[in-house]
Amino acid sequence: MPRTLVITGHFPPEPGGVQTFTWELVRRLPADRLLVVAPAWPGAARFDARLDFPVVRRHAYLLFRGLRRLAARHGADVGWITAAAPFAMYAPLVRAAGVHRLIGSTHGQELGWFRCAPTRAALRAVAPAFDALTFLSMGTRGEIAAALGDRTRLVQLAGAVDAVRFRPGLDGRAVRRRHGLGQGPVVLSVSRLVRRKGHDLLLDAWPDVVRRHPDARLVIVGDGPTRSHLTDRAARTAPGTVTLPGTVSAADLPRYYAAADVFVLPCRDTRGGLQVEGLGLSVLEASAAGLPVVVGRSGGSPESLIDGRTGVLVDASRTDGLAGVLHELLADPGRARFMGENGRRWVCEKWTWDRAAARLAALLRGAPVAEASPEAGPDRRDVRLRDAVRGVEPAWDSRSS
Ligand SMILES: Nc1nc2c(ncn2[C@@H]2O[C@H](COP(=O)(O)OP(=O)(O)O[C@H]3O[C@H](CO)[C@@H](O)[C@H](O)[C@@H]3O)[C@@H](O)[C@H]2O)c(=O)[nH]1
Repeated sequence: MPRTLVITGHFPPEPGGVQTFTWELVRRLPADRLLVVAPAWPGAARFDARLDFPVVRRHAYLLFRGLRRLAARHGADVGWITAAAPFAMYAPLVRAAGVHRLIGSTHGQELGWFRCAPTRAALRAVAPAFDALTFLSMGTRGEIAAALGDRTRLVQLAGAVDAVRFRPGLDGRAVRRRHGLGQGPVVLSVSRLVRRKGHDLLLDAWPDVVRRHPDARLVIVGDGPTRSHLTDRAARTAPGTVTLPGTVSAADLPRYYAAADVFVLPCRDTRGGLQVEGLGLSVLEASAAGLPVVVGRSGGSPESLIDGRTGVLVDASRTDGLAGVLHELLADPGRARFMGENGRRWVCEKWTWDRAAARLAALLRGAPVAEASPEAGPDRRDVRLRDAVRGVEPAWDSRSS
């Protein structure tokens, strides 16, 4: 097994999609050969102390400080840069430190980089330093391939979901009580609160849903720059029917899904297409929990569901359409249940972290890997989670428990 250096701008205990992606894959790599360089974050020391591999913490944009020395001391021969925008810029430095095989991953933000001339040129310039760049979804692949041509190899490395942690049948009553949600239907969204996730559109649509379902409640879990704006907007447009609890602990998160009847991620492209969804891990979590999902079209988001079977794909900027789809699912619990059951079955078969980790491990070894992830079907390969990290939760600081 090669000695592996992982450079990431996104690592627990900070919550977020690239953080989840990095964590679930890193914890499946052999620990005695692993060094992670990650940003400082409140509570990180306590989190790192429970891991069986070292994590070196730096200021987010100063991850490169001492990188060459660290890589040399670790004797790293392979490297993984977990988010190409902006950390692909470190690739030449990592190569110079003696890393002879380097993999980079892209998510959603790289599409914005490719759509803007200077950052596109920068990514094109460093692309040959990678043996392979991974993409999340076929929805993001086209633009990445068009921008990079044959400057590096492109291979799919999609996210996945922990279908044991997120599963049907958990008890959501404590969450309902905590937030005074009552007995009516609950619509849930979980995400970092940034504009492209579209919660402003959801709040525009919501009064129409409440008009038809007066006991319905909307819960928007997560934190971010738009939270206070959303809180004000909710108080104005649909007072008493919307809860924004902020960040919830990793331990508590599955119970929020359990408290809900429908999940929604109303994402859309923003900033003239510079901000795009890569896939949508929270959508997979909701399906794993057995919820029907309503998803806005943006980048790779259509691949996070089977439209009509596990949920409904919408143009979230058409708020009347969004309200109509939410209303239909709340009005027809049989259809909602059918979609939730299909979604659970689908993610259990297709979206496994073990399968994704096996692909990453093969890429790092230089073993042959097909460009696209295999289609659905139970995965027989078994990259086991090490016991030492099995019980470690990515984020525990909870303002809601
Ligand atoms: N515990 C906890 N987890 C949270 C919270 N808020 C968000 N999360 C977690 O953060 C993740 C959000 O991931 P995504 O829905 O995928 O969104 P993202 O942060 O924009 O992620 C980006 O990278 C992903 C991975 O490649 C992409 O799937 C996604 O589309 C996007 O490009 C999910 O695992 C979700 O459970 C919170 O308050 N508490």
